Amino acid sequence: MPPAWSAPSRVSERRSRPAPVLHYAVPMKTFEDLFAELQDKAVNRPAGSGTVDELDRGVHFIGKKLVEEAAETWMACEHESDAAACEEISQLLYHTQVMMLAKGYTLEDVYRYL
Ligand SMILES: N=c1c2ncn([C@@H]3O[C@H](COP(=O)(O)OP(=O)(O)OP(=O)(O)O)[C@@H](O)[C@H]3O)c2ncn1[C@@H]1O[C@H](COP(=O)(O)O)[C@@H](O)[C@H]1O
Repeated sequence: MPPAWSAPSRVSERRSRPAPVLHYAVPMKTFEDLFAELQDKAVNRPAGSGTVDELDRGVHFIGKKLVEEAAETWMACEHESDAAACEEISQLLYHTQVMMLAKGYTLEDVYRYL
């Protein structure tokens, strides 16, 4: 039996094949929800927040986390399960948002280039 999903090799295949089916057990947060949450953490600085800790460490530290998560995303997409790959992508998105906050960028500042 063929695998349920495998990465398409051509653009035409990519358009016609279904996305991987993943199962969700928890309520989902959107990119915008997370950014609003992190903006609030940056302003109110609650104790125990990893985001506050990363912001205090600065752009150089956050940049290294970003590169680390990018590499983990690549490896997971190439060698691990769809769920593992998506988890790494979520961490990459998180660290991207922390970098945006460290630099003082809004969602609109970035979206204008999409
Ligand atoms: N989505 C995330 C998120 N994704 C990744 N991370 C951080 O990124 C790290 C990535 O995990 P890895 O296993 O790859 O890293 P690791 O090398 O084992 O961990 P480290 O030793 O580098 O911390 C995690 O340890 C978290 O510190 C996140 N930290 C927080 N969030 C969300 O951000 C919001 C605010 O979080 P706090 O600021 O901590 O309250 C909450 O909704 C969280 O769910």
